[in-house]
Amino acid sequence: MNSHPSKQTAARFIDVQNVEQSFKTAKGVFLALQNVNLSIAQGEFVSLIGHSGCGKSTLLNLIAGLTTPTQGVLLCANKEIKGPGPERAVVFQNHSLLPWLTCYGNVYLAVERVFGKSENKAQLAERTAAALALVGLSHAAQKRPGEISGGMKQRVGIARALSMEPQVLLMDEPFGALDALTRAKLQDELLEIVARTHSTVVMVTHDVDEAVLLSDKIVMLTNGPAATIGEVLQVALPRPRSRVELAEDANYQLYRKAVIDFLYTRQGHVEKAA
Ligand SMILES: Nc1ncnc2c1ncn2[C@@H]1O[C@H](COP(=O)(O)OP(=O)(O)OP(=O)(O)O)[C@@H](O)[C@H]1O
Repeated sequence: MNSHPSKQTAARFIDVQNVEQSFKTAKGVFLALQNVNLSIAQGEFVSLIGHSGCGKSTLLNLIAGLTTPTQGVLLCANKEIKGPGPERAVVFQNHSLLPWLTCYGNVYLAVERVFGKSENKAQLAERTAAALALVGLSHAAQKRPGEISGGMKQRVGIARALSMEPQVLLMDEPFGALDALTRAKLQDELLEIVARTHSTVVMVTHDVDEAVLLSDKIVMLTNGPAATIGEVLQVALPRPRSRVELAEDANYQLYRKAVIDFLYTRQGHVEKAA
């Protein structure tokens, strides 16, 4: 057993303990998640995967502190998550940029909110430029969201999240709305960025290949209602990872098959009434 406190904190950096989430609806109480237990180590890349409506976003929102659980507790670095915080930045699928601000302005706003009290304008500008450079968007800094592609908007969203120097990056299907080629490019960029920043990442995805390519750990949720974690798969593929080389890799295929088997054999897709 490891009794070193800092190592314990690092291993259970995010700790989800016996979490239940129910919602009050017009038809009564709906139990979305129950008995969810999960620990995420510092620097780990974790994907949440499961059929539509099983509760992936609900779990991500709980970690983000956007909602509070009806039972159980969530911890980040040993502190209870009681609301959103700059140490946990969220990237949504629909990039949620302010349309009247430039790419630079959108990132600067986040930088100012987090560092505005402690740093001067030149330092804030430097942080903003560095975040845009990290996602390869320095050239588009003065463009507005309406003037750039979906993939570029998503990169601004990632730059904005990273610019806050969060300890945890929470991503809800960040590439879901993109075409396959742009998606692949952004996945590769994310791999490089995370390798550089050592961020802890929790990402919701529907995409088995995306989950295997990016993750250290794939958390598979059972179908709802009352969804829970069905299985956790450790992905021990060495890094840096190359999608081209992995396509031929026998272990990659085994991981892929394990997730597909869980999703389509053991959790055969049941469409629920809305
Ligand atoms: N605020 C809410 N009020 C009532 N029900 C909710 C609420 N939020 C989520 N739900 C229900 O909880 C379940 C889980 O929803 P959630 O959005 O977490 O699923 P998901 O796995 O992220 O789905 P998808 O992959 O389709 O985005 C669904 O049945 C959804 O209808």
